[in-house]
Amino acid sequence: MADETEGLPPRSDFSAWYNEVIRRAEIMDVRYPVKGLYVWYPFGFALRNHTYTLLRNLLNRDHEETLFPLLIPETEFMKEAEHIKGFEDEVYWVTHGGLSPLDVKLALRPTSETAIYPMYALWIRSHADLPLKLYQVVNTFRYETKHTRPLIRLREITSFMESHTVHATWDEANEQVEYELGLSQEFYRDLGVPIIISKRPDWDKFPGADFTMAVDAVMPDGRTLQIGTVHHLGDHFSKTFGITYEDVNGEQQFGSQTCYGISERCIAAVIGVHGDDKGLILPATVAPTQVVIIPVIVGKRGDEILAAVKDLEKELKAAGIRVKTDARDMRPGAKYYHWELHGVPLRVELGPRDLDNKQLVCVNRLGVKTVVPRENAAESVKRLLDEAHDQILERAEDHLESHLMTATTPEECNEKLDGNVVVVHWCGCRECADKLEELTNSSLLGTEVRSQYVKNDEGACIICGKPGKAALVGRSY
Ligand SMILES: Nc1ncnc2c1ncn2[C@@H]1O[C@H](COS(=O)(=O)NC(=O)[C@@H](N)CS)[C@@H](O)[C@H]1O
Ligand SMILES: [Zn+2]
Repeated sequence: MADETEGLPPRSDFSAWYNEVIRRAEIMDVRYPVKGLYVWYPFGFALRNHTYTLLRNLLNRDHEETLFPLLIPETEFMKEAEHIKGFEDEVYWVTHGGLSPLDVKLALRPTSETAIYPMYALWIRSHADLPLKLYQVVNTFRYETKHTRPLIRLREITSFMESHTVHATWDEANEQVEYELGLSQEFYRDLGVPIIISKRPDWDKFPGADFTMAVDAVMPDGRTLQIGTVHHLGDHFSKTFGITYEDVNGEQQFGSQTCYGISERCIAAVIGVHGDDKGLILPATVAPTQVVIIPVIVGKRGDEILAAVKDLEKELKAAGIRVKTDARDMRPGAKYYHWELHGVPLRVELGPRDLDNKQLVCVNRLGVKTVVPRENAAESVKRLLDEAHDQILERAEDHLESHLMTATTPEECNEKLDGNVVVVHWCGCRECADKLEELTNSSLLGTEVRSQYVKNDEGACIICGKPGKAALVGRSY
């Protein structure tokens, strides 16, 4: 589908690199004739499916999956005042069925609170029905006016995982917020993506929520990407939609709720955080192809080599490894280029010498070469895939650590924000935040910062000097 000759832009020119690698590694085709809507290539879709299988396996520990309708009647959508304010300029509306105008116009879900909660009100009667923890993976629609970009800022979010839970008390809902932050940590560790969790400032929380905890990744250009959010909704929505339950004393109580969202931005993070100048670097956990076998055909032993490669492929497949053989008649170097571009975690070369020495030459996507015995190949390959994962995670952690700075003055903050995220002290008042954002062309991302590289200490507010707490400042996508 894409020509393989010319190289990619250097990853230091991240925006150009990202757009080119999305095309050349066959993730998405951006030529669809509607702004903000893109088409999955099969390879990209396989990466998406492995990623969401990982996510579902984590969610299924304490949620059940379901599926709600796409269309939301205006009557329901307009019920939660704050929610509407937050989404009114982003909602797509359906106004006609064929030629006839609809008596009630229908919103294409931008997120599904107002589709789900009227049904929750019908389903939940007693404390015995709680906690209720459901999620769905659906497409949602947001009329984004900022610069749209594949996987990062879409108008049709094709892979929107949204979890909606109901609990008997505010504290139990708060425990669920912590649980889902833990789930995010596990999910992103499995993707090798280091994250920073923080509490968004009030003016940035989800419309209708008590508070929002956000999960941010730092991309190679130092800009942050919000790759997940957990919202404590308190009883705002349960009061609006009448989600009540009879407690043990026979009293009617309003439910306490959370919602939790992850979109295909998680894949943008894998592509951005791990890639290099040669293309994608995919964690073996989600790589569509984990191992590619390259027969090195020299001299007259071609048939023998190909037979040996076939056996090896069969053995690795039988061990559950996603393996391909590339026996195309082309230079090995061109083959290496193709599979490196597609981020394949491990390449196995097998030539006449390896046959005679009963060995395999394995090179992982970071270029680490290991010779292993042919026998117990599956076991050796699995170990090398695990080691490759540890290496890409360490590489990503090092990047995050080296791009996290501190600053005590707006000038210093402004300087360091170029390519980095900065931790400052902030007194918590809006004026100081606005001033800092204006002086440094950045966003105050959050407080109560959770990262092994950030000290949640106190200090003088970077603007007014009053006692302040650690706060994350960054330029984000
Ligand atoms: N236009 C967009 N394109 C891609 N991903 C997006 C877009 N808008 C939001 N997201 C992602 O979707 C996540 C959840 O969106 S949200 O608005 O923060 N939260 C909700 O909608 C809640 N109802 C959680 S289900 C965000 O954290 C962000 O990672
Ligand atoms: Zn201040």
